[in-house]
Amino acid sequence: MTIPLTRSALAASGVATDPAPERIVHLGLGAFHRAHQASYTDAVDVERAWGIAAFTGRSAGAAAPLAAQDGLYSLVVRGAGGDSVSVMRSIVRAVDGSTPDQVLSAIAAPATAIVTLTVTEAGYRFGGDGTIELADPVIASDLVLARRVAGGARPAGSVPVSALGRILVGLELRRRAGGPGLAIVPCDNMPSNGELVRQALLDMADAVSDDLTRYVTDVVSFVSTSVDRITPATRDADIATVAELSGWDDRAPVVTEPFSDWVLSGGFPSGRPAWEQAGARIVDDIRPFERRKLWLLNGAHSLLAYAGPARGHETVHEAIADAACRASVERFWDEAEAHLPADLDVPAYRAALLERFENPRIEHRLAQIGRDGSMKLRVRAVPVLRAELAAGRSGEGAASAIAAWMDAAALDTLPPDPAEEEVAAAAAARDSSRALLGFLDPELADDSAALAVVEASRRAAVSG
Ligand SMILES: NC(=O)c1ccc[n+]([C@@H]2O[C@H](COP(=O)([O-])OP(=O)(O)OC[C@H]3O[C@@H](n4cnc5c(N)ncnc54)[C@H](O)[C@@H]3O)[C@@H](O)[C@H]2O)c1
Ligand SMILES: O=P(O)(O)OC[C@@H](O)[C@@H](O)[C@H](O)[C@H](O)CO
Repeated sequence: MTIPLTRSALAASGVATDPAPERIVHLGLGAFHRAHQASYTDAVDVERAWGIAAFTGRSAGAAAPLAAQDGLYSLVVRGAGGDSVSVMRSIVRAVDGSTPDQVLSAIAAPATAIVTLTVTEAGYRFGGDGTIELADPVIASDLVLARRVAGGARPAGSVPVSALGRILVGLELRRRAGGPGLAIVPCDNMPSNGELVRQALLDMADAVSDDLTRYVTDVVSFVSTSVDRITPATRDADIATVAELSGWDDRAPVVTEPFSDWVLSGGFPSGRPAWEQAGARIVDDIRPFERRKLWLLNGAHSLLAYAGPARGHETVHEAIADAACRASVERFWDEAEAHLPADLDVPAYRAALLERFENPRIEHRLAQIGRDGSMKLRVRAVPVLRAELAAGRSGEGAASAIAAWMDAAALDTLPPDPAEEEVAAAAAARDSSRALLGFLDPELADDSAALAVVEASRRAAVSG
């Protein structure tokens, strides 16, 4: 017999369940936040002082099952040899982010010290150059609301649509209430994510008022992060696994791998949980860590996401077991490693990655990883190709990841992408390699060596 997971049922089993006060606001209530930041907070917050109010970014439905469980959920840590399950208590409120009055007042609340985000790379609405496009219709309409609020109007039933629009209007309300400083902590797979968000929010604030720009400059801290824990989308079978292992009828479990890493750089003006007690590292220079992770793990993931399906594979562990895919990954890694500092112990990192990719019990679907490839390849493969070309080498390993994406575009088999119309048009162009490469990096499209190596890789894939 299973028992519905709620705070009262958990309390009846002898576990302390009083919700911690809300001090963290999270935007993007997906699987990864619950496997990573919420799990770190759960592990270290013994005093139960750091509750998380978590908001969905886009899909209204995702909050409902979690809200019905008072924010509680089971985290299944799935190793190659078995599962362990525990109930996470750090999320104290789970809300559809478009609900009026909720996300804005949570950001404005003086007790809120931290805003974290996992809204996907596309969720930031950055252009190809990594800056916010103020003319983007969604951003432009969010700015209209921000200006109304800056003029003294209440947002009433209106909520900005974009994640950064929500933060901006929440900060304006906080400023008007004389609220203290806070830290904004993006946890999506982008280099210098804190710096990118800082610049974007300043550009948006400049379009609203000088007072808001000053407030963002003076009291808001932006923390860059490198985040790592392979967390596939939850499947229905995971609900049955949790019921069997723990007895809880949990409609919102998350399955993740044993490995976890979190590197942060930046200040927390109103404090933070002692995440380092669960292994997080606070560093001065995050760049080497984020490059190692984005190039080696995410770069290989993207390579497999496009080369794997072309060879009949659906998951990472299937693709990495294919000698041809694995050889492509190793070649790409050799190139990336040449541009990473030796003190990062890249050989050990690579060996551990292979083991993680090979975990047959983590069903990480290539179609999930391959989404939004036009944004992801810019930070996962293009920098390695550029670095190799600058070193006078061909960059064929990095080129193979880009070429596999181009081939999938040409076959119209790419997973969804925010720029899918532009990508499809480039793939249909007579000079498709140049057009697609130009979409990823305009300068590379004018580089004959870059174009040649990508085209050679495309031809090699076709000839088998
Ligand atoms: N899953 C992982 O293994 C993993 C590991 C490291 C980092 N991440 C980062 O976390 C992100 C989310 O991963 P996940 O597994 O939680 O995915 P998910 O699909 O479970 O959740 C995505 C969340 O982002 C929100 N979102 C999606 N598009 C949005 C948009 N355009 N604007 C605002 N919000 C939007 C959704 O509403 C949802 O709350 C990834 O894109 C990545 O940047 C994931
Ligand atoms: O989550 P995304 O969509 O940015 O990328 C897909 C995967 O590469 C990614 O989720 C990795 O599994 C993760 O970054 C591991 O820490």
